[in-house]
Amino acid sequence: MASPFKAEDARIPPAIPLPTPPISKFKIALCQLYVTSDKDRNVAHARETIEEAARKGAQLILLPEIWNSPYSNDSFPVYAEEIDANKSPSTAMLSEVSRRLKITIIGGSIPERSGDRLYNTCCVFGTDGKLKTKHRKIHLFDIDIPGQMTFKESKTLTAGETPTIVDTDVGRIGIGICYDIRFQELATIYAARGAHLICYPGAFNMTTGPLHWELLQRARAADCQLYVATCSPARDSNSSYVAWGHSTLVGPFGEVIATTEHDEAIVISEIDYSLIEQIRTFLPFQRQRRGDLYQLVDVQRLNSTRTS
Ligand SMILES: NC(=O)CCC(=O)C(=O)O
Repeated sequence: MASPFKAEDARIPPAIPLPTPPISKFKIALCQLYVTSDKDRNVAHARETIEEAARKGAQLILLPEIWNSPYSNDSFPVYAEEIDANKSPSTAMLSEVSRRLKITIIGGSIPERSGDRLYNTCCVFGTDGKLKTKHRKIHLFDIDIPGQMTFKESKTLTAGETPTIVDTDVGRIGIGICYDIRFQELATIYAARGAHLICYPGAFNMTTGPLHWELLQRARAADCQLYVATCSPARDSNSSYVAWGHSTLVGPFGEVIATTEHDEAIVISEIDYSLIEQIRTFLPFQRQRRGDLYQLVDVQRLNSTRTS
């Protein structure tokens, strides 16, 4: 039987050549924050940590998943903030500090209230302090490993509907939140749209973390030949959800560049985007896909092409 795909479709979604980033080498900081039940303290502490990271030379800051609130379905509605209505003390702080220090912030995530819905949302601020975009976690963390780990984000949260990729002063960045990292199609689409880096604020747990956290980051980076950065809350063994920690930066060859254990830490490391082109030249599998046999369709791009 003839293949339904034509050979000329071999790179669907069509790969966008890697855009030239405004800056090729810079420092990223992964702020692995200890999170408490005191929101004001969490916001003040995040501000101080960002300031410290910037003093150490970081131009891009990544915060953890749910850094202003405990990670629990009981807490999400209580700590949620309305981002669009400018009623969010957490994002007001991120905006102020990114503008004052002229840094880019991938603001981890916070519970977002929008009408009668709650989302797990990452806000991205540019060096001018403006909200560049926000990513609502697309894949909610619903898991049941009896006797070990049961969590159902969908009890309180609504899933986001769109992949998020954003041009910043430190390159083109795709965003996913924690469980989003398990879906390689999302990362593949970001790579096809020219991402240099994918940032995943995340809070893996003591059951899946040891086996899967680093494995998934390295897999996404090696598959897509780009940088992957993750940032977790620090571990609090007394909380109802115990985070794995281990915020990590992985390079485009799938190598761990910098990481930490589970305590509070600022991981600062250099990113050099020229390595992406180098790795892709040495190992050009992006151009060797057999799109005549299989393909991934980027529905969003397909629709925008059809309507434009
Ligand atoms: N907060 C999350 O999405 C946790 C994801 C996780 O732990 C996993 O194993 O996946």
